[in-house]
Amino acid sequence: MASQVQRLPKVGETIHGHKFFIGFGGKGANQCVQAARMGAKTAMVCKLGNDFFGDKYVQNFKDHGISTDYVEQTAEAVTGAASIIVNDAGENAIVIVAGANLLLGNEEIQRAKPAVSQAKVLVCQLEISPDASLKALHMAKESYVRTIFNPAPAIADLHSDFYKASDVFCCNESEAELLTGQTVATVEDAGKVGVELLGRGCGSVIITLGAQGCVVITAQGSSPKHVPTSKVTAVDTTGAGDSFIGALAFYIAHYPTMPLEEMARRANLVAAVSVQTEGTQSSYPCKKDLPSALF
Ligand SMILES: Nc1ncnc2c1ncn2[C@@H]1O[C@H](COP(=O)(O)OP(=O)(O)OP(=O)(O)O)[C@@H](O)[C@H]1O
Repeated sequence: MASQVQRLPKVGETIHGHKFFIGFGGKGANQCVQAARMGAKTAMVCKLGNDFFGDKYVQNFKDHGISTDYVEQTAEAVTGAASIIVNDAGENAIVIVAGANLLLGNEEIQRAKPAVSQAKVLVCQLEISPDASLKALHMAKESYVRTIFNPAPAIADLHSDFYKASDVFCCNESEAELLTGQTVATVEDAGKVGVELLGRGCGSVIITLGAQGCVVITAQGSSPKHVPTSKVTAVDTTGAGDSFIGALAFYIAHYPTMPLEEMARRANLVAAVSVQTEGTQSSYPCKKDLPSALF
């Protein structure tokens, strides 16, 4: 829930805003919606509150043709929500209440085994408990399902098993910095930290770099490849990373033998479309909005 204001309120102060917007978000859901819009058959594994927002979210998944067989609702917590205040200078103050997300545990992941073990690809993030994400990644690996892990929001002491369970470890610059303790200011820096992350046991690493596209590192000893993107006028980059990952999941599912660099090139172009319109999920392109050369 985002309010636009001239300036951020001080403690105890009430001020008038000039714009208010409610949109669906959450990294996992965003990624799932982008993959579904490109034509992937998708299922979401998550927990929502038994409340107004939870009901609306179930409907949003259904509207996108996303299976809700493993979307559970609980009376014990609220649906995860973010209250966002943005001032006219573009600065923000955000409160996230994870709510029901934190009640998604190993039991729920176990119930989702039929979907996880038969998928072409599993995508996990860190907006639920890390244990639950790691269990799902291990479950996928046991069934030879390819995995994309997006360590976001990043935690400095990420368990080493996450690297080993990731076929594609995909993060942005600031997450790469937090995980390695190294500065990522240039494409070269991204290549260096990518090599370090690869050395921790991932199958491959992608570091997204906003308007500069991304860097892909596929195997020990091979040099990092910079994959630039097209130059566009960005209006709102919120959720661009999730658009990229959703598109990447689509390509892994539909073109499993395509080189990762080519998938990243195409995912760059999908995410570049998403930054040209306001909003998060509402800015994600559908297959019909994209050039046929991307399919
Ligand atoms: N200004 C831009 N112009 C073109 N493409 C962009 C731009 N910003 C982002 N992208 C595309 O989106 C991808 C992800 O962007 P970025 O690295 O900023 O992710 P992020 O920081 O995780 O984003 P967010 O947190 O806003 O979702 C980039 O790799 C690129 O393909």
